[in-house]
Amino acid sequence: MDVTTVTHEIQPVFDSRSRVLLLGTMPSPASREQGFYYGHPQNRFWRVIAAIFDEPAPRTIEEKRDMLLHHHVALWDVLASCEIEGASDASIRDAQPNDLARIFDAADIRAVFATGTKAGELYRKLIEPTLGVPCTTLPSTSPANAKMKLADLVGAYGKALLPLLGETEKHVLPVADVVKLEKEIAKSGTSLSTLMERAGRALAKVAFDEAQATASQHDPNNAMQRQADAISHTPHDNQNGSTGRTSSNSHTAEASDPSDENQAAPHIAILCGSGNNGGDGWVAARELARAGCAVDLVTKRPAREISAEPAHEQALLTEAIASKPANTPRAGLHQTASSSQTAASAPTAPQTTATQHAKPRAIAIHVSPSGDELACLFAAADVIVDAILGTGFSGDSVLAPYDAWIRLANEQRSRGARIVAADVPSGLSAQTGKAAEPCLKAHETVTMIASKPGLETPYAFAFCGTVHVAPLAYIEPILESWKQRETVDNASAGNDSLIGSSVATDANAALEAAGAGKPPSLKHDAFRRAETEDDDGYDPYSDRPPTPEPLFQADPWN
Ligand SMILES: NC(=O)C1=CN([C@@H]2O[C@H](COP(=O)(O)OP(=O)(O)OC[C@H]3O[C@@H](n4cnc5c(N)ncnc54)[C@H](O)[C@@H]3O)[C@@H](O)[C@H]2O)[C@@H](O)CC1
Ligand SMILES: [K+]
Repeated sequence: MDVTTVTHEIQPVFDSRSRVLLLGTMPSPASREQGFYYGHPQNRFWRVIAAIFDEPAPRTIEEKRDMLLHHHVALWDVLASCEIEGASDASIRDAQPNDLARIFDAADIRAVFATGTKAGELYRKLIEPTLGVPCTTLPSTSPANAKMKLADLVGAYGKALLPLLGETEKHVLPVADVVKLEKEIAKSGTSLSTLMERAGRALAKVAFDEAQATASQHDPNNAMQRQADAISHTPHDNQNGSTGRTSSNSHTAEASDPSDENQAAPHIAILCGSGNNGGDGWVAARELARAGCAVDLVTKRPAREISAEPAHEQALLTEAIASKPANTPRAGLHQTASSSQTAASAPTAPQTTATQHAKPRAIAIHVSPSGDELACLFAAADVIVDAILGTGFSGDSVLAPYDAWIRLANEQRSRGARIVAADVPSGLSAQTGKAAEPCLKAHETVTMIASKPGLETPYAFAFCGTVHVAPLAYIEPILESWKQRETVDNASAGNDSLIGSSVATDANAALEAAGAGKPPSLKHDAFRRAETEDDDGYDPYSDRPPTPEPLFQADPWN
């Protein structure tokens, strides 16, 4: 192979919030062509990073960058230039290091990791003597290190990185601010439709994990274990192509073979409203079908009659790959055929009855099914996904037909079905936490962009179950700019009070709780006592010992 002189031309990923730095040697030809790190489809780097944060694998460069920044991981390479044969690290000659000072100057980097032996060696030789910061070598995610399994890589990276990164900042934002954020993200180039795709993928991942957990309770050797990789880690979206059951993706070496007849495919019923919450469900249907699930999608209206955008656009995409038309609820089949028989393969002919042994489609769409039909679908479902109503819901009661859908889903829950809600359980006000009649009771809620006040009330758990925040985009810089703008506005208006607190981050919530009367500084100073704070004479931060409290009150009669 020819020796080429390569100069590093991809910008490092970092900002002031970065806490660990990952370094490779030099982008491979595939990465250079793509213009971003670890671009070779067989390289497991992005799957490993997504798995340690329990998020769907990022697909675009923007998603990859956002995921790293959101979790405070900086990424670059040891070398600025070198001579190299193809992607062979062993052939590297005349290596010139990158100047890491620009990252260390900007961020409080707590540890440096090399993503392979050669990167570690080069770092120790070319960078450590001047920088003085040691580096730990992690196993390579490259296909050349095929002997290392994905699970072992995830274990090694998780053990190294997670203790240093800690929790990401949790934001609880009013619904109006989330809408404002969506618009700002869209203005900066990520369309609302793309955000919805990310929302649907995050929803699908949690639903799939739920189904997998349920199945493994029944059968620890279930083939679904292997299918998990398909939903978490498939790198390319195949919107216009076929569903996962018919397209085996060459990039998911460790994914299941969707044509394996012995696999017990999970059954997922997805309830979609006609607003954008429903749009998350339409996207999730594609993702779940691609991962080998048998999906029954329930909607009040066919895709063409949905007016909310981007839900309409996403529904049309899903409809284009779904089976047509679903005359008989698939669940009807499950009363006579075992789920493993029916769910393992993808059909081409329309299905009518169980006795014809027609194979099920990946996605069956049911428009306004009757109560009996819905009960039948639910009876076959391992997981029910609630994408009926989200932040756009209002009122004290849920109107038909959604009220009946919610009641039936809650009944099925009491028979053992698991329920995953998109953004907020249908019937719960995302803003106030008030539950309408009826209100869906989820085991898991995947809330988009940030948590909302209604999900944080003391009794919200009864409806939300475990809340997962799907970030969808890196929002920290936007929130920071809002805070700065508000500080400037307050200062110019001579307003001495706290920021209007549309952004309820932990830090300013703590300030609010302390009743601070000064304009907030962007950095919360834990040692500064608020002037208005009650003072009972003892300052816990002072060196003065407290006056001991009497063990008993003096007897007033004595
Ligand atoms: N706008 C976007 O780009 C994104 C939106 N997302 C999703 O979009 C949702 C918000 O979407 P929308 O603003 O369209 O609102 P929703 O889809 O939450 O609700 C609107 C729908 O609910 C119906 N509705 C309202 N009150 C009702 C009641 N009492 N009984 C029965 N039906 C009622 C309305 O008729 C309308 O069809 C979020 O919760 C989130 O799931 C996410 O996908 C992220 C991206
Ligand atoms: K919902």
